[in-house]
Amino acid sequence: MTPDIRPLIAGNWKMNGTRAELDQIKAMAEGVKTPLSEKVETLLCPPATLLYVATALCDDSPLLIGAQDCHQKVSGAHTGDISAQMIADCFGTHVIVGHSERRGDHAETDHLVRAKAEAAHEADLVAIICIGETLAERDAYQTLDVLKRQIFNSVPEGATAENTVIAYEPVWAIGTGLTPTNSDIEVAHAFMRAELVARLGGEGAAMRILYGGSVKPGNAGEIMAIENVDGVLVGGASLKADDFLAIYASCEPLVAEIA
Ligand SMILES: O=C(CO)COP(=O)(O)O
Repeated sequence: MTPDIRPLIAGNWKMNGTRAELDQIKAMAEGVKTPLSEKVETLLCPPATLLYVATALCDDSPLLIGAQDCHQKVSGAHTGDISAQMIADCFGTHVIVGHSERRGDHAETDHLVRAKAEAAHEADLVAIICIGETLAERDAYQTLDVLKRQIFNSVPEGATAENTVIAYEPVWAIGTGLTPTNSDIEVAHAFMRAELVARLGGEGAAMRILYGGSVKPGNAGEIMAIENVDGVLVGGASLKADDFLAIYASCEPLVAEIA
């Protein structure tokens, strides 16, 4: 973790969750009501179909609700898409942009991801910009080059520590049970920190950089203890309130230094 940066524990439900799973959101909303919530921010990104009801369930909870994608335009003839304004209208506070599954399934480019992040900022949402290398890129020792390119192309000039979060998700670690070594995570996060500082100055120094990819209750504490890892973006393990809350609780011993 980075001293003075409030960590973020974020869950991404992807294309999972119906009304039957609302009890999990209720349990998370209740479970994060502990003194730790003053030091650790929590966020859940359910599918768009549950967004409005989820924000209502979290009305009196520190658990924030966000979406998993937005269109780069405010409104118009874009069948099947939702805008950042629509997310804000449902009381969502964050939106994930550029997840590797969007980049893969919908051929999203770095430049489109940047336009989506700008749309999020226009709507006063926090953009969680996902970056990360594929297995082929890793095997070709291109990880840091990919991260440099994605930060340069996908992070808007107007990004601040308040309106933007970076999520490093190695594509090969998502849903596989595989994670980079702690030392690989440390090197990647230190590199991203330096790139963000070079690009955004003090805002880059204070920006949260999350790790995502096969984070579970069993490894979250160890990963978040690594320098420049300011929280986690969790897929599969965020579907169950017990697992999400266990990951949240694993911040407890780490946040002592945070103001
Ligand atoms: O893609 C992810 C979060 O956005 C990570 O997914 P898993 O935690 O299931 O590996």
